[in-house]
Amino acid sequence: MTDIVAFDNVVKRYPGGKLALDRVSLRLARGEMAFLTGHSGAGKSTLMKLIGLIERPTRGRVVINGTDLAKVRRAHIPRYRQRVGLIFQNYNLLYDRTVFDNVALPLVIRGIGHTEIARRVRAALDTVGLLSHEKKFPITLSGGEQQRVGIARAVVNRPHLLLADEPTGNLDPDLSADIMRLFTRLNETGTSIMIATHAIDLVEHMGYRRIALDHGHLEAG
Ligand SMILES: Nc1ncnc2c1ncn2[C@@H]1O[C@H](COP(=O)(O)OP(=O)(O)OP(=O)(O)O)[C@@H](O)[C@H]1O
Repeated sequence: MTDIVAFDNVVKRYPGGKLALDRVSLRLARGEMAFLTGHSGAGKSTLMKLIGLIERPTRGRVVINGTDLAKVRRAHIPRYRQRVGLIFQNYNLLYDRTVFDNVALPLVIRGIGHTEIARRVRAALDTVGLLSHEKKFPITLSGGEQQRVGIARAVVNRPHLLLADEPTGNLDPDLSADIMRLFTRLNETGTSIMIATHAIDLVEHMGYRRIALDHGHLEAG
């Protein structure tokens, strides 16, 4: 079992009839990092939402880390999501909580003890270079730093797979490059990563696989 992501002939048609993904078959190997590209509306977010169990496919099979997602019942979705780290364009932070508390949240939800939480949160903040910011509130941080908090929160549960949907969409080119370098480092320590992005110029020289969608179809290559 080497693939972390396996799509077989996946079709997603939204209520109302919009065909967002049309017979998509793809694999992401364990430990691989790949970029998901395509025009606005190509289906990138839909593909990510199927992996995150935010949406279900109309047809076809999605297998993540050996689990056929059709077999994951609604009550078990939170547990499934603990091993898939989700990162968003708008960071989705809680602005009335400190950096530490934002990163701790997934562990608090799991009922992990205070000492272990403190250890893991600090390790995650260290990974993203924000250890000295733990007591600050997100609003006092730059956009790039806020996204690092989002990434720390996504990795604190030690996920098998990180999914990032337009993680640099709100950042200038320098900060975007920093965030991409951070993903590269996380990948080098063994995390499988899929990043949806419009920023083709930023990623094309990085040497990673590009998975291209066009109107819900996977492009060859
Ligand atoms: N909940 C929904 N209900 C109906 N149609 C939807 C829904 N979500 C997405 N769509 C449609 O499905 C298609 C694919 O959307 P999706 O968000 O996956 O594209 P995308 O490649 O992520 O686009 P962007 O780069 O703009 O985020 C689009 O035509 C979109 O309008």
